[in-house]
Amino acid sequence: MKIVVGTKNPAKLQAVKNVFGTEMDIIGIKVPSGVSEQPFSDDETITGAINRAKKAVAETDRTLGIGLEGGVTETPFGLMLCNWGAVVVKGYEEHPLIAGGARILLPEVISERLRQGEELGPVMDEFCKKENIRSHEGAIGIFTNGTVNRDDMFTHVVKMLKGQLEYAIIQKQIKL
Ligand SMILES: O=P(O)(O)OP(=O)(O)OP(=O)(O)OC[C@H]1O[C@@H](n2cnc3c(O)ncnc32)[C@H](O)[C@@H]1O
Ligand SMILES: [Mg+2]
Repeated sequence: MKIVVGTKNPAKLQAVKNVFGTEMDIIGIKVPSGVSEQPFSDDETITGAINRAKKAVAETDRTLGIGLEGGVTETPFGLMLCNWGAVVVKGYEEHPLIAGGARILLPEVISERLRQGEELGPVMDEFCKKENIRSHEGAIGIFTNGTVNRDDMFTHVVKMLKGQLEYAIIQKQIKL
């Protein structure tokens, strides 16, 4: 089975390799998410993940397309990090499977800047005086003191995608 992931981000690609194994044929291609650079709700983040998965499958001859999308969502407690994943099987594009990642509240100094229209990636780099945090530990890694990094968080999401896919195959909802 050949897999295509709709990203070149190493943290996201590592998550897929962690779950499907390094011997699996996995490639990453850059695809548009079709949503804002900084998704601002669960709905928008889910849509980004599904769009990436569909696009990845449409642009290649691969059976499985995976989309992973990071965003934030407003809650009564403040702005939360949210992350979503989707898997699409060629021929079953209208039935994506989705799964969500762990969430934490962002510090208000960061949230305020996002509400003003800035993007989390560059804001994090400036805040931590580091480069390309989004491709490494991610905001979730910084604010959990390295306990759960971005690849760990997405690994859990991809595990749930794989499990749901297996269930759909067992139930004969999807034939590979
Ligand atoms: O190359 P792609 O796949 O687009 O990967 P990305 O790192 O840009 O990730 P997303 O587009 O999924 O994330 C949407 C925005 O949120 C930022 N972001 C999301 N999660 C983050 C994290 O954990 N740490 C830093 N920035 C993050 C990211 O830089 C984008 O501005
Ligand atoms: Mg992006």
